[in-house]
Amino acid sequence: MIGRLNHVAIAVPDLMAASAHYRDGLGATVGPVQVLAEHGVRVAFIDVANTRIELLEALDQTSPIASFMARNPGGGMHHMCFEVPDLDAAMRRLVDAGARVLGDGTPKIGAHGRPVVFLHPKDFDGTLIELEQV
Ligand SMILES: CC[C@@H](C(=O)O)C(=O)SCCNC(=O)CCNC(=O)[C@H](O)C(C)(C)COP(=O)(O)OP(=O)(O)OC[C@H]1O[C@@H](n2cnc3c(N)ncnc32)[C@H](O)[C@@H]1OP(=O)(O)O
Ligand SMILES: [Co+2]
Repeated sequence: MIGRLNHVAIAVPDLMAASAHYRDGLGATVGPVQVLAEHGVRVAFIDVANTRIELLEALDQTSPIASFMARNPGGGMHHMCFEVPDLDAAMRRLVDAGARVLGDGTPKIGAHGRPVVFLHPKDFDGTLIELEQV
């Protein structure tokens, strides 16, 4: 069911400073900042050879990552996103297996303009997993 690792997301307190760490420290090319109000974050993507890094900054205290940032003020690994060919089939299979799809259970459009859902970290060994239909 899961395909490529589409991205690894890192929640950061300061998107510009984190972007500079990757650009100046690691020689990475940082993409443009995208504000995604529906997701409560602004993001920048870094393409690497076999996946992407997604730098995430909370837009405000109502962001779904606000509590994470309160627990991890310096930032930290936030989620992994896997590609799936059929998000509806993936959700049915996961719900049938007892996993929780977060939010109202319906996909939102993610940063790449494709539908995404999130699975509860407690159902996947303490790791927040995002699925993106590709
Ligand atoms: C840019 C768009 C899109 C893309 O296209 O790539 C994105 O990536 S948007 C990214 C931001 N959006 C989301 O993360 C949506 C899904 N997340 C959520 O709904 C919430 O973050 C959450 C997972 C429900 C957690 O919310 P929180 O307010 O932190 O709830 P709790 O404080 O009750 O935490 C519950 C429990 O889960 C642990 N937790 C929280 N976040 C993570 C995490 N990232 N990784 C692992 N574990 C996490 C938290 O520590 C609590 O555990 P206990 O303390 O042991 O109960
Ligand atoms: Co993501």
